[in-house]
Amino acid sequence: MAIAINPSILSADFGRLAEEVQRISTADAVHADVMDNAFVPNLTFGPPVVERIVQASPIPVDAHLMINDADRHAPAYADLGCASVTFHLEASAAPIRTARELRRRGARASVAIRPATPVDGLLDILDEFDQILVMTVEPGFGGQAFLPSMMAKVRRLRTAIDAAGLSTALQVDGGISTETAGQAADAGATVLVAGSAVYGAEDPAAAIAELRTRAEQR
Ligand SMILES: O=C(CO)[C@@H](O)[C@H](O)COP(=O)(O)O
Ligand SMILES: [Fe+2]
Repeated sequence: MAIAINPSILSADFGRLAEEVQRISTADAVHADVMDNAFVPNLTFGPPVVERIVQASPIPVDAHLMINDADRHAPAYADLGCASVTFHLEASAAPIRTARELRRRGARASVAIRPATPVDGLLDILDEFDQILVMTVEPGFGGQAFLPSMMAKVRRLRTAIDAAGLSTALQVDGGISTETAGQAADAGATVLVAGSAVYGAEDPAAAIAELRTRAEQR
């Protein structure tokens, strides 16, 4: 199966974002990590910077919102032109309403779960989403070690998505490298986010190709 590689610009040079997105033009989408210093203990950027990333990027923008009060803030990212908008289940009081609002505004609706959040709450509402993100590290920082224990959740979601005849993308984010890409794809992930493995490499395009090969070869 074709696997998408979405590099995270969290590991890019924030002083040269327009050039940094050009360096990953062979990827499937650019992953933009929005953090509010409340849902996670880190602060990155918000709508004005995401808007510039959308304008500068030659590939679609995959926004990952690690922010509180997702129901109020997520729809604005669809209006900015993000191809997909991921909000956290833990930060949403009305995930179905928010997902429908994202789709209504033209974005793919995506929901994420932290490592300690079980998949059970999502199993009966899978068709409301175009993508599910299983975090494979605690959200907040790049460069952390992959949590292999999360693969059980990916396998459960893969089984449920297939059983329902859906084409929901299954994304993993955190600690993805040439060492871990294969096991994530083997568990059923279809979209791999990689920050340090891509932007930490001398040649980001070669790193993207290598991740894709490892994932598709598993
Ligand atoms: O959402 C996050 C972190 O919270 C990620 O998107 C990271 O940016 C991934 O970085 P690596 O673990 O691949 O270095
Ligand atoms: Fe992310």
